[in-house]
Amino acid sequence: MNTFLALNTPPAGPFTGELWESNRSLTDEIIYHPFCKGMSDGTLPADAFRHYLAQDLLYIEQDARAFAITAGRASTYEAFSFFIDMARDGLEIERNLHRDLLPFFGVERPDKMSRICRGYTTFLLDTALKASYPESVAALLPCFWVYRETGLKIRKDAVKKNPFQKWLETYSDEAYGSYVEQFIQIAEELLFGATLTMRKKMHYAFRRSCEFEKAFFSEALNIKKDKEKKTGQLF
Ligand SMILES: Cc1ncc(C[n+]2csc(CCO)c2C)c(N)n1
Repeated sequence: MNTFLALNTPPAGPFTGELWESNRSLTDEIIYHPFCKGMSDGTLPADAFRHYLAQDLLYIEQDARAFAITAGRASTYEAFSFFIDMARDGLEIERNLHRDLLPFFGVERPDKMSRICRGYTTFLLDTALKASYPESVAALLPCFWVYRETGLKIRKDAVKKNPFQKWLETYSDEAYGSYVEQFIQIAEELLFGATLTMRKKMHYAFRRSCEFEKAFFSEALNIKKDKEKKTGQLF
C-alpha cells in the first residue's frame, strides 16, 4: 500500500519518501500534538499561544538568516534563487501572520529566547554555517514541510470562528504549498546525489529539527501548565 497517499504534501521521490517515512511517528506526534488540536478546535489556552507566538517572533528572524546562509552555499543557481526567496518572502509570510496575531493576542517582543527556541535556532544556524550544504537543507526542511502538513490537516477539522484561523490559513495557502513542493524537490535531488554517509547526516539533521518542532509546541503548553501550578488556577 502506498502510505504516502495519506500525506497532503507528498514526497518528491523515493528519498524524501524515506525521509518522511523514517520519521513518521515523530511527524505524527507533531501533526496530532495537543497544541495543534487546540488550535484546530479553538480550545488552545491563550497563554500557551502567547508563549508560542512571542518565541516564534524571535525564531522566524533567525530561521531567515539560516536560509540566507544556506542560499550562499547552494550548489545550483535554482537552489540559490529559491533559498534567497525563502529568506525574504518566507519571512514576509511569517511577518504577515504575526502582524495580525501579535496585537490580537496582546503579544510583545520578548527579551529572551526560551530554552527550545534558543536550541532550535542555534542548531539551524550552526548547521548552516558549519555543516555541509545538504545537511543545512535537511535541517531547514521540517520548518516548511511539517508546518504545511500540520496546517492542512488541522484546518480540515477546524471549528468555524476560530481565534487561530489566520495560522491555519497561512500554512494551507496554495502559494505556500508551492514553496514546500519546490523545497522537497531540492531535498530529493540532494539526497539522490549524496553518499550513504551524507544521506545519514541529512536524516539526522531532518530528525533533529522535527524534534525541535515538537518541543516548540510542547514547551508552550507546559509553560501554561507551570503557570497553573504557580497560581493554582485551572482555567
Ligand atoms: C517553530 C516554527 N517552525 C516553523 C515555522 C514556519 N516558518 C517559519 S519561518 C518560515 C519561512 C522561512 O523564513 C516558515 C515557513 C514557524 N513559524 N515556527
